Amino acid sequence: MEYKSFIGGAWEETSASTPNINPSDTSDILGHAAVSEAADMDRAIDAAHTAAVQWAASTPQQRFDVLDFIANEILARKAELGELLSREEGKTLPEGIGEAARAGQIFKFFAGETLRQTGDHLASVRPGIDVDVTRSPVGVVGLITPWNFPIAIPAWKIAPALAFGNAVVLKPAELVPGCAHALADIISRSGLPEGVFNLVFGRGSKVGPQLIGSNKVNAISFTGSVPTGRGIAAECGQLLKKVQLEMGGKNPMVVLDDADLDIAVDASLNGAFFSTGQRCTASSRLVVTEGIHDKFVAALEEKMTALNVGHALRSDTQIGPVVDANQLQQDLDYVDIAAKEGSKVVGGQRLNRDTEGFFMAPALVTETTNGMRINQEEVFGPVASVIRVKDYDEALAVANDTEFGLSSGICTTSLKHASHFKAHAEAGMVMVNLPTAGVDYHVPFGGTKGSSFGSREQGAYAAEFYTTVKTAYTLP
Ligand SMILES: NC(=O)C1=CN([C@@H]2O[C@H](COP(=O)(O)OP(=O)(O)OC[C@H]3O[C@@H](n4cnc5c(N)ncnc54)[C@H](OP(=O)(O)O)[C@@H]3O)[C@@H](O)[C@H]2O)C=CC1
Ligand SMILES: O=C(O)CCC(=O)C(=O)O
Repeated sequence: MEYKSFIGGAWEETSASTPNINPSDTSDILGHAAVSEAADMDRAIDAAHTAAVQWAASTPQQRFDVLDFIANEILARKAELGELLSREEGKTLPEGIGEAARAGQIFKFFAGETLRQTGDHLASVRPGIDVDVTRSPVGVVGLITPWNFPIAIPAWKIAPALAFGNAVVLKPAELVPGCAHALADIISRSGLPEGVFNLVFGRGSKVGPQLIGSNKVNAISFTGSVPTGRGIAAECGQLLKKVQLEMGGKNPMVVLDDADLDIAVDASLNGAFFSTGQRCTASSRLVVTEGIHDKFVAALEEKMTALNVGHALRSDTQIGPVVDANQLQQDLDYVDIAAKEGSKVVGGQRLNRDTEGFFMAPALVTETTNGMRINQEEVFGPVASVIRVKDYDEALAVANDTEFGLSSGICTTSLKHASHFKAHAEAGMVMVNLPTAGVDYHVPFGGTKGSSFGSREQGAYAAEFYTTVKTAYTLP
């Protein structure tokens, strides 16, 4: 399979290409992706810039029809797209199909949003004057997406961008071209005018600066690592360009003495290790009060070591491979760092399976303190650590003692503590008796502190980023 860039309504090859390697089996090459250069990105930006005017003038019905078409096709093909996703990224097949379905539901949601756009008509404070407050498209939006949710994250940026009348240039992560290509193929048949949606493959460091720096691009939405995000924010700040960033997390799951042990263990197991821990919402710090600590650690350790790690497409696999060799090395290095910091580690070793893949046993790190590197830096793999605390007050303080603020969880049967935690956890999302990861598609997503920047993604709140507000005064 050749994954071509899609520029101005045409599929474009390049002389160079990069292989799409299955992390469960490195002998399985899914295809080759175009390696576009800065000049290709310029042409995509020009195409979007030209097409933006036409799409901004489209009716809600036209926008609905396009988004509904995309949604229906994704949902009808969720099994096939889910398999593609699992093959290129390494999520288990149920996780891959679930993510594909989520992408379809996101397009459904924003198809509905095209028909629900509102404005205000009000009286001026001055006599005889009317005031209208409406939302206009931003123009051309550049979307830069990571590898860990190869179809859902592009979907939750593309769908609102189109729903609110913007033209798009998507730059997906190099590791996962298959899902981006499949999505672009569906979009290319949706009735969207040429040039409104463009896909450019190529190294982020090569084509990214072009996208961010262009004066024809009005806004950038990015999900990925903290250093890349900070660089993009600095550049957009210089250019006074609208920017939205979703980056890392070091998400705490607080477990109190009064928690239901089964719920706490299952929520932690899911939040920490499912999707191989490669979620910015992963529960990487388990903050546990001393009365339940030993029981909790023993039960979690037992369930974690029983998890079946293997090829993402095997029906008995519960944890797929790590995405690539670099990420695997990073995960193993952090297990090493944790051990050298004096904590106790169970699991965390490289595993061999029938196929050559990036398999790693999930790791539980205990006897840690919150100041250790393992509790302050994002690992982005199947590694969680346990921090023992005295009581709820200390648990809350430890939970908040991080530069990140994406998702924060608590397992408790106490309404008082749950309510207090919801109010005082320094995070954009709070979960009670639920994993910190795994969110709904129709409500806002995003964090506080170093995790996010700009307005929220997803749900009706996405309008804030993908529109600009206009206030018009009329003397009739
Ligand atoms: N918050 C999250 O959801 C995610 C966090 N991460 C974290 O980041 C670490 C590294 O992962 P990585 O994939 O390298 O993350 P990056 O932040 O480098 O990549 C995310 C996206 O940004 C692009 N990019 C890279 N450099 C630039 C640039 N200078 N200008 C514009 N775009 C750029 C990448 O393209 P390309 O792929 O071509 O380099 C990719 O599309 C992980 O270990 C994890 O800790 C990673 C993924 C998601
Ligand atoms: O937890 C989720 O459902 C979403 C996580 C996510 O968006 C991410 O890891 O980038």
